[in-house]
Amino acid sequence: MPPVDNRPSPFNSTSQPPPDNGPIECLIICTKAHHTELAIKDISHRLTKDSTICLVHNGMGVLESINQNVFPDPNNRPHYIQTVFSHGLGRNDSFKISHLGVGTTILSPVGDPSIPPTTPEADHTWAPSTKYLLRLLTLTPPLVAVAETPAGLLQYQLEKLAVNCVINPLTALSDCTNGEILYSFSFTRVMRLLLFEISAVICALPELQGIPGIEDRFSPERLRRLVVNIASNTAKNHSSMQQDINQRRLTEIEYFNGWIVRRGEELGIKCALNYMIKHLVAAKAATHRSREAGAIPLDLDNVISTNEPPI
Ligand SMILES: NC(=O)C1=CN([C@@H]2O[C@H](COP(=O)(O)OP(=O)(O)OC[C@H]3O[C@@H](n4cnc5c(N)ncnc54)[C@H](OP(=O)(O)O)[C@@H]3O)[C@@H](O)[C@H]2O)C=CC1
Ligand SMILES: CC(C)(CO)C(=O)C(=O)O
Repeated sequence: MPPVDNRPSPFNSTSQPPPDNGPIECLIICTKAHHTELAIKDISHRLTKDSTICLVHNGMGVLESINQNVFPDPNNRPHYIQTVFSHGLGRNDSFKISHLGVGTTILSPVGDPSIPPTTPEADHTWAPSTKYLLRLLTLTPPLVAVAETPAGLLQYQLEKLAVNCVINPLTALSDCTNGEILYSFSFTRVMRLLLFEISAVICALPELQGIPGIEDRFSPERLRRLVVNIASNTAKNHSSMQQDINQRRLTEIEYFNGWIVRRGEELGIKCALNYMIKHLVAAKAATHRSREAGAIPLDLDNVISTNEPPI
């Protein structure tokens, strides 16, 4: 039986649950990257500088937009925990989720942005809600959760980003499974060229400077091996982007290749291939939209125009 956490909550506990408009102490947000800001904005009046938000999404750049657009005042911002989540989940129905593949949950509280992530943060600087949520998640066996330093988490996030920047758009554009991108010379060429740009941007990121071994960990060859391993281990799966395109949902491309392009621009590194891939995915989504809009039978030739006022 999993261990039961009998420790009292660090917060004022009452026998009544807090009202629906009361302050939220701990919040876990597991929406797509492009929905996260809006999901938080909707309940931002209930979040205080004592709250902790745990963000579970793929891609990069979400936290920065939440800070800029939802909590612009650094003195009144909630605390955050960021994650890299590698379990496989599938939705059967509303509120019915299947655990399809066991992975891990790597967690790290987000440090003060003025302190480089390479500086270890002392545990006592974490807010009570952050400590509580971190302890709760790491003591939940099915999550296989481990806590990392901000610098450690950032490196796992960037590895996952590199994987998502290759597998997701290639499978979405070619409408194939993750494994199918492994057995074609053409896919291999595209993969290598994308990874050259991705590696150059990651290795130049100011937030990674000073961490030993970055050039090796994020070399194009190491990233390629990472992509190939994950594509083989999930060979029969359809990537989330392939599913999003086919189900006519917004994709996370802006937070994958889009982020690489934007950070590359800041660093003076041109990422023409990632730019192209991002636009090919957007174009595929736009083609679906216009085809389906065109499929609505509107016979404009036979529309009779009258000067009569509308009834
Ligand atoms: N699924 C997986 O196996 C994995 C997913 N991830 C990442 O996790 C993130 C979430 O993925 P996934 O769970 O698959 O995504 P889904 O789209 O399946 O689920 C997202 C959920 O967010 C809800 N939502 C959307 N907008 C809002 C809002 N404004 N307020 C409240 N709730 C909202 C949706 O509600 P509704 O049902 O009403 O639409 C839905 O239940 C993504 O970044 C994904 O890449 C990472 C690793 C594995
Ligand atoms: C790792 C991968 C590519 C697995 O499908 C994924 O994270 C996704 O589909 O978004």
